Amino acid sequence: MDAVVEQHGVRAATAAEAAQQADVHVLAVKPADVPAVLATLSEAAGHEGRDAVVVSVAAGVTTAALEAGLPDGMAVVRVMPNTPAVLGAGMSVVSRGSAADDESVRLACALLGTAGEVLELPEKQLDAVTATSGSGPAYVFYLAEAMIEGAVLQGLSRPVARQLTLQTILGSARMLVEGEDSPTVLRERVSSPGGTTMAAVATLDAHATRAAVVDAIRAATERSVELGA
Ligand SMILES: NC(=O)C1=CN([C@@H]2O[C@H](COP(=O)(O)OP(=O)(O)OC[C@H]3O[C@@H](n4cnc5c(N)ncnc54)[C@H](OP(=O)(O)O)[C@@H]3O)[C@@H](O)[C@H]2O)C=CC1
Ligand SMILES: O=C(O)[C@@H]1CCC=N1
Repeated sequence: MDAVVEQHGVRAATAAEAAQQADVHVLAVKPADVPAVLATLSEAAGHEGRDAVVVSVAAGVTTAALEAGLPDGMAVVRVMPNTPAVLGAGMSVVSRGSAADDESVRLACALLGTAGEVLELPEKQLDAVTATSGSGPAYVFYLAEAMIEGAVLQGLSRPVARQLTLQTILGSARMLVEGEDSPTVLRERVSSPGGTTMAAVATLDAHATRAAVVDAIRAATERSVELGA
């Protein structure tokens, strides 16, 4: 704990102390631990509620469930962030609870905006959001693992395979983000008729890779629904 305080210049406190003093409470515990933290927050806030905002990143825990564990009228903002936030390149989607006004949402967005992009969407879309941007970094890391493995199998050393793969993913992501062209146009531009890329993409299609990715996002969405039930 001392190391965290020293490294980040923050104050350490118990959950109960923080609950009494903070204007924004960020709930970042596992979904199963949420009820215990809500009980602590409620005790600190008193039964009339307080002028504080609860920002929850717990996957699948609905604003209705959060509100049910808090004093009436306490503003709740539910968030699905992702891990590139550690570099300021995160994607966060926020959904407001029934008592959250524009100012509470603005505060949550300002907080999350320090870690990347922020979008507000209706809560019914958060399961699909979780499956797309919440879990999404893992899909890209999975692709990176597979590309490195394939390159090593074709005779490249592991460090070279890693450098080529990572710079290729970085450069391709920048082309997608910084340019105007769709993923399809960019892919077609790499694909010379009868060339190497077409041979590779035909093999991906033969393994139903596109369908597998579509199905993976369906499975993650359904799992997010289950976690919230
Ligand atoms: N990993 C990801 O990419 C994403 C995760 N999320 C969500 O973020 C949340 C956290 O996930 P993750 O960081 O992986 O989980 P971790 O288990 O790594 O972290 C949870 C933290 O909560 C602390 N904690 C547990 N109970 C309490 C309590 N009663 N009071 C105060 N602190 C407590 C734990 O402390 P200690 O270790 O001391 O017990 C631990 O530091 C989850 O709800 C997850 O759904 C959302 C989007 C993306
Ligand atoms: O895997 C999970 O359940 C969490 C939610 C999104 C990313 N990680």
